[in-house]
Amino acid sequence: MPRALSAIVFDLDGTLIDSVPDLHAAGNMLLAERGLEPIDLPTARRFVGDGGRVFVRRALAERGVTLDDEDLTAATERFIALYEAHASDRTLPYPDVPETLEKLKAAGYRLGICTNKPERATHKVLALLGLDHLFEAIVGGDTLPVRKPDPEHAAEVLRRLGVAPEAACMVGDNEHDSSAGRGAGMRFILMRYGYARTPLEEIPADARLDRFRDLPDTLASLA
Ligand SMILES: O=C(O)COP(=O)(O)O
Ligand SMILES: [Mg+2]
Repeated sequence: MPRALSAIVFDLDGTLIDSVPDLHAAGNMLLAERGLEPIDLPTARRFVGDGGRVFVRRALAERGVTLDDEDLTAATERFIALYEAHASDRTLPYPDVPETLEKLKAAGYRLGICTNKPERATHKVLALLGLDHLFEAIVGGDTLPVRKPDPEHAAEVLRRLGVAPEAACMVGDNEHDSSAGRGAGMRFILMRYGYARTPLEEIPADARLDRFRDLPDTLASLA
């Protein structure tokens, strides 16, 4: 008999919050500062999931600009500053997310975050949306030398929660979440409404959901 689940490790962008409108706006502010034309929202959406540096590299490449490492670091720092100043202007939790997280916490689950968004911006957006009190461990894309899809990123969240992988489930929206969570020994639930770039049916998952409010029942069925 598998142990009952006692912890849930969540991805952030595309899973708990729809953050693309603010990432898109900050990206376009950066492009405008460099005299470049804006990118559209669906394009920006495809660029999310690998952290700020990769988002900036992809956005600049879309406008024909390639930077060396040092210049890309500077551009990324500028992008993150622009993003942090407007992190919740247009960002909202997906439907039923706050209520469902409260319900899961009240049911005794320990909750953690494993995101490729930089750690400071992660704390900021969670605080602005009133969700920060729910999580006992938050590991960002720049917290460790590695990040998703590396399973070590997810394993670090489990260590901080003090929970074994067999007693935990990762919940995310893309292939990196599946690789990191399953690689760390957790089960994985795919949220189908997010920002995955690969076909959803090709992402290994123990369950696939369209609505966040179905999570408690699904977790109970996996336990
Ligand atoms: O790419 C990012 O900035 C973060 O994406 P994630 O929260 O889905 O890991
Ligand atoms: Mg995501």
